[in-house]
Amino acid sequence: DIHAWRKCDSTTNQCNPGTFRKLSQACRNRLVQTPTVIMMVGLPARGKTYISRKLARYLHWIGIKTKVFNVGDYRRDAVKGYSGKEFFDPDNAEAVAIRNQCAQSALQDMCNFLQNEGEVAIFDATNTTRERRRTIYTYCTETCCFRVFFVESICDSQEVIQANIREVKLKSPDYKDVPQEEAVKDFLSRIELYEKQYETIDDKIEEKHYPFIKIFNCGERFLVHRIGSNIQSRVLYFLMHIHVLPRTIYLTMHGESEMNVQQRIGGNSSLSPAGKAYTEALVQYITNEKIQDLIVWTSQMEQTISTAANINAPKEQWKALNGIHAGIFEGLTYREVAENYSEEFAARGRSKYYYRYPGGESYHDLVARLEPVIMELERAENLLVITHKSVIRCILAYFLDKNPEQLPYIKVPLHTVIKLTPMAYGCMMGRIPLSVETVNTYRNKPKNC
Ligand SMILES: O=c1[nH]cnc2c1c(-c1ccccc1)cn2-c1ccc(Br)cc1
Ligand SMILES: O=P(O)(O)OC[C@H]1O[C@](O)(CO)[C@@H](O)[C@@H]1O
Repeated sequence: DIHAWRKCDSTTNQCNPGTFRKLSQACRNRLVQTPTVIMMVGLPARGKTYISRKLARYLHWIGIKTKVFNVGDYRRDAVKGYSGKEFFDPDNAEAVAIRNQCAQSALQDMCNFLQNEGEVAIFDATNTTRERRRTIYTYCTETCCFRVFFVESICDSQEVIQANIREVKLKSPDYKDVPQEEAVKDFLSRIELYEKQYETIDDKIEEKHYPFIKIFNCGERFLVHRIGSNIQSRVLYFLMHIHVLPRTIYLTMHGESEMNVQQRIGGNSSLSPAGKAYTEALVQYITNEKIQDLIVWTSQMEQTISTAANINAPKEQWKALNGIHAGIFEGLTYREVAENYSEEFAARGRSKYYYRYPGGESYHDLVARLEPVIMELERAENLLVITHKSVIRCILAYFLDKNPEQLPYIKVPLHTVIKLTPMAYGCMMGRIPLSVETVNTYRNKPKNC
């Protein structure tokens, strides 16, 4: 019975044997891999969708099946063409009914997702009243046997709210073809309608049972309450690393190495003449970019350290940035592997993300050892990462939300700088090939004029 379930300490998942026996079959099946619902809470323009989508991308990258359910999207589907802030007036009975219906549909889809293949679902809505939170919490924990925790974003910095409205809301379908200042005015009055009803999570009353994280002003301060499960603490740890400061991440492979020239796999290698030329071209490019407080990260392989040597910036070496280890194939050419280990080569071709070299690594292993790098990458500001093709693929998959089938085939050409600029809900990417065979294209002024 459900109340027995409630006696389980929902954070540590411990039940005494008596309680376990009384659990409904549904709960018992779920006890081990209990799906998690992350419920967002907050007024409009508090970064709920920003957090939801960034969090989903991180969880997806570490291999957790995650999906965001944004109630605003359901409303936009239900109500063709937004007619203005009146829609959000609590006294507008018809609109309230439509909004509740949209929340119900999103909740239903979310439960279906978690009952089938999903592991984590993020319910991206304002959820600004105790009543709404109680309804959803009870339904998810008692009817569906999911574990729920809340992430409330509280922000009174007008500067950040204005930035959010400018960057995201004005581009929303709600304000297509609407003059800018009219859209801002409408959105600000929309926020006011929510403010009238807003009840922040209150651990003095029944909500003291809820596990929650309160985020103040973009992560300046956190209040954490009854956070216990592994996924909850990993989400907290991630949220404590992200920031919204504008910055640029430059990624590039090391210069062409002697092993590249010989088509040999893996390992430490010195740079070829062309690779040395690339190093000079990279110094030029980085100097011209005039990047503020740049930091350079390399792997512990010679080819990346040499490529970074002449760049005028602090350098850090990471073992975790070393290229994929090819085990017994280290130092062999692709041809030797294809000829002498054709079965292995074929196996790798069939499932390149999960295939692990004998005595070596898979891309799946690489993602696991790169997780701390990604965490520090989120915390960092302007950064140049000089690493290997396999590692760049994993980092790009994180920023561009690529899946395991696509990751091992992402194009990473030599002698090319990849410029990543995080934007509101995603990341802009530019590829800048530095022409290494730098023939002098400057033509002297012709004598006869
Ligand atoms: O607007 C906001 N208000 C309040 N908190 C915000 C935003 C945004 C944001 C930034 C740019 C575009 C869209 C949303 C991000 N965070 C945020 C929240 C928690 C953490 Br931990 C880090 C950032
Ligand atoms: O996964 P792929 O496509 O074989 O690329 C990874 C390989 O690329 C290289 O960095 C250069 O060929 C090798 O050292 C590494 O094994």
